Amino acid sequence: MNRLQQPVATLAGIGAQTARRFEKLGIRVIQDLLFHLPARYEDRTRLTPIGSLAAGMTAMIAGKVEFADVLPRGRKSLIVRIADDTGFISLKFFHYSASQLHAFAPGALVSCYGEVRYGYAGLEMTHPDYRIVADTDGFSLETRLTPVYPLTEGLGQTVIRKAVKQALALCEYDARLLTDWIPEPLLHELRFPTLQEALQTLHTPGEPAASAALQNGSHPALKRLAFEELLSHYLSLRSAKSKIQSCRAPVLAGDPAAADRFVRRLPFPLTGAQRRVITEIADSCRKIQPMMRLVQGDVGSGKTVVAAYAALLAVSSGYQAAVMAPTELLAEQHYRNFSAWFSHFDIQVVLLTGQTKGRQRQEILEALKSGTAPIAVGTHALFQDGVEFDRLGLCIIDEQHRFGVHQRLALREKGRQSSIRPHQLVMTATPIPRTLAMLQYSDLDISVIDELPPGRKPIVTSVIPADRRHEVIARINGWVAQKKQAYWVCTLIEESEALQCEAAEKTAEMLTEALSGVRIALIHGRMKAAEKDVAMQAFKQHQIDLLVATTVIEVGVDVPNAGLMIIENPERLGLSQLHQLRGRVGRGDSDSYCLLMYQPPLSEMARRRLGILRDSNDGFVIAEKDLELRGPGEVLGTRQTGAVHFKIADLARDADLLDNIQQIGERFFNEVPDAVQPLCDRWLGASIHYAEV
Ligand SMILES: Nc1ncnc2c1ncn2[C@@H]1O[C@H](COP(=O)(O)OP(=O)(O)OP(=O)(O)O)[C@@H](O)[C@H]1O
Repeated sequence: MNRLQQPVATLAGIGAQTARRFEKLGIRVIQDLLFHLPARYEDRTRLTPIGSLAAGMTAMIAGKVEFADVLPRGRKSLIVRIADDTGFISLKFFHYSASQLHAFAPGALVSCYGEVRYGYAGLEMTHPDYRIVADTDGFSLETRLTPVYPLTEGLGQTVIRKAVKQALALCEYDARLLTDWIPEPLLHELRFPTLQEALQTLHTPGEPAASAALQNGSHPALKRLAFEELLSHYLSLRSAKSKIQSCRAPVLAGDPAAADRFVRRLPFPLTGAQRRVITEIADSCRKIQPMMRLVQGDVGSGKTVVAAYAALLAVSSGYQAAVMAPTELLAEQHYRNFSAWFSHFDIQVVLLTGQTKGRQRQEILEALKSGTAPIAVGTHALFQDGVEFDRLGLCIIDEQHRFGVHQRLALREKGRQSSIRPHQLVMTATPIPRTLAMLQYSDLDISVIDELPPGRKPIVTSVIPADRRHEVIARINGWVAQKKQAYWVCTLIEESEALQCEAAEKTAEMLTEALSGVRIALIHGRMKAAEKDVAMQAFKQHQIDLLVATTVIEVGVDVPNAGLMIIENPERLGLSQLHQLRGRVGRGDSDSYCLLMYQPPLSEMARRRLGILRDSNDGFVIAEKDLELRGPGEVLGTRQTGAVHFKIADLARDADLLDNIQQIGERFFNEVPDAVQPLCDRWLGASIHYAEV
C-alpha cells in the first residue's frame, strides 16, 4: 500500500486520540495532511522596533521588562511593560500564574509575537506568544515564515506542524508516492511548480518575501493547487458526460404531423429562439446517445412550451416523458398547461407531488408503470423510490439550480431498468455567467432562448423607501380600478419560513383594511397545497385583484394580467432571485411595474445592487454585474443545495483561473485520459460520485 494512504496514526507521535482529532479536520490518511494547507503565515523572521508599531499590526518584538504587575481594573490581569530603545508596549494576560509573574522580573529580556491593539495605557499585545531569554544572543529568530494551520479542539499547531513535516519527508524520500497528474509540458506552459514543489512551498515557505503572495493567494504554489482542484471538478462532470454518451438512448424521432399540429394549435407563433432551441433538442433526441442539454432562458422567455414540445417528441415516438418542477405550485401550473396543450392529442398527463396520496397515488403509479400515462408532471416526488416508468424516454427538469448537481446525476439513474437511458433536458431561468456555468454544467450541452415573445415591454422598476408605503397602497387602488392585478411580496430572512409567512399574513390583514374595495388573497409556503392552488387559480381567473405572497411565487408563476409587483425588503435578497420574482410581471403586452420597497437606511452595496436591477431587465447582464459586485462564490453559492464546494480554490480569488479551465480541461481529457480518474479521486474522493454515473 502507498505509504501516504496509511492512517495518520502510523506517524510518530500520533496516538489513537490525536488521530480522532485529526479526523475532525477531515484528515484520515497521511496524504490528507499534505493538502491541509496553512490558513495563514506568521513572519517571525525579523524584529520590529517597538517604536514603529501601530494598532492592527502583527509583529515580532523584543524588549526589556520595565515592570510587571497585577492590575485589579475590571477583570484582574497581569500587565507587563517592555521597552526597547525606540519605545514601550504593554503585554496583557487575563490568565496567568504566580511563576509567570515572577519570571517577568524587571530587566528580563522578552521576545514576543502577537497582534498590536490600542489599550488603556497605549499600545498593547494580549496573550502574545512570548519567550524569556537570558540575553540578546538568546533570541532565535525564525529563518522561515511560520505556517499557521486551521485547528480543532485539542489539536495544537505543534502537533500539526510535526505531522505535516513527517508527511513531507516521506514525499521527499520517495517522490513516486505522490503522483503529479498534471503533465510537465502543461505545468511549464502555465508556469506552475510541480505538485511536490508547491506543497513544500506552502507548508515550509522559505522566503519571507513570499509572504504577501502567500497571504493573498496569488503565489504560484497556491494557484497550482487551486487550478488542479478546479480542473478536477470540470473533469469529473466531463467524464460523467462521456460515460453517459457511451450508453444508449431511445431514438426519439417524433412524428412531424403531431409536432405540426401542436405548433399550429398554440395561441401564439413560436419565437425564432424557441424554434432554434426546439431544433437543437430534436436533433439531439434523434441520436442514439442520451441527450444532456441545458436550456437557459430568461424569465418569461417561454421555456414551458419548449418543454412540452420535447415531451411530445418522446410520446409520439412511443416513450414516456417526466417533467420535474421545483415547487408544487409550479408543478401544478405545468400540469394545467400540459393538460390543455395535449387535450387535442388524447395524451394523458398525470400530476405526482408529495401531496398525491392514497388511491390516487396508487393509480398514478400503476399508470406510469404500465405506460398508460405517457406524461408525468411533478416535484422531486416523481423520482423517489417506488416510482417506476414503463418506457421513460425523456426527463425534463425545470429550474435545475434548485436541485443541484447531485440530484441531477441521481435522476439519470431512473431510466436504468433497462440498458437504455432517457434523454435529459434541464431548464433554467437563472443565467449563470459562462465561466461559472462550465463548473456546474460541463456535463451538459447548452441551448439559450435569447429572445422574449414579441410585444413585451421592459418592466419599469423603482427603488423606494418603506416610509412611502401609503403612496404605494394608493397606487394599488388606482391600478385595480383599471381591472389590472398586482402582487405584494413579503420577504424576510430566507431561513425563517415561519416568520416570512407570519409577515405575509400581517401584511394581508393590513392591506385588507387599507384597501376595502380590493379583492385580496394570501399565499405562502405553510398553506396546504390545495389551499395554495385555490388561491392561485382564483388569482389566475381574476377573482382576486391583489395576491399577497411570500417568495413561493418566485419561479414559474404566470399570470399575464398581473403587471404590478411590490417587493418588500428587496435589500435582503440576491439579485438573481429578485430578477426571478420581478419576472412574474411583464408577461403580457401592457406596461408593468416593480416597486422595490426597502427598509432605510440602505447600505452603499445594497443601493448599488438595487440600482442594477432598476437599470436592467436582462438576466444575463444582472448576473454578470452581480458577479462583479459579490464574487462568484456568492453568485453560485446562494441557496444552492448542490453547489460545488472547494477545499482550496476560492472562486473569487481564483477567478483568473476559470478562463482557462474549459480549454485545458478538454485537452487534458483527450490527451491524458488515464490521469482523469486519479485526479478526480484526489480532490473529490468518495464524497462526489460524478464519475460513477
Ligand atoms: N412565442 C410566444 N409568443 C407569445 N407568448 C408566448 C410565447 N411563448 C410563451 N409565451 C407566453 O409567455 C409566458 C411565459 O412563458 P413561460 O411561462 O413558458 O416562461 P418561462 O420561460 O417558463 O418563464 P419563467 O422562467 O419566468 O417561468 C406564458 O404566458 C406563455 O404562454
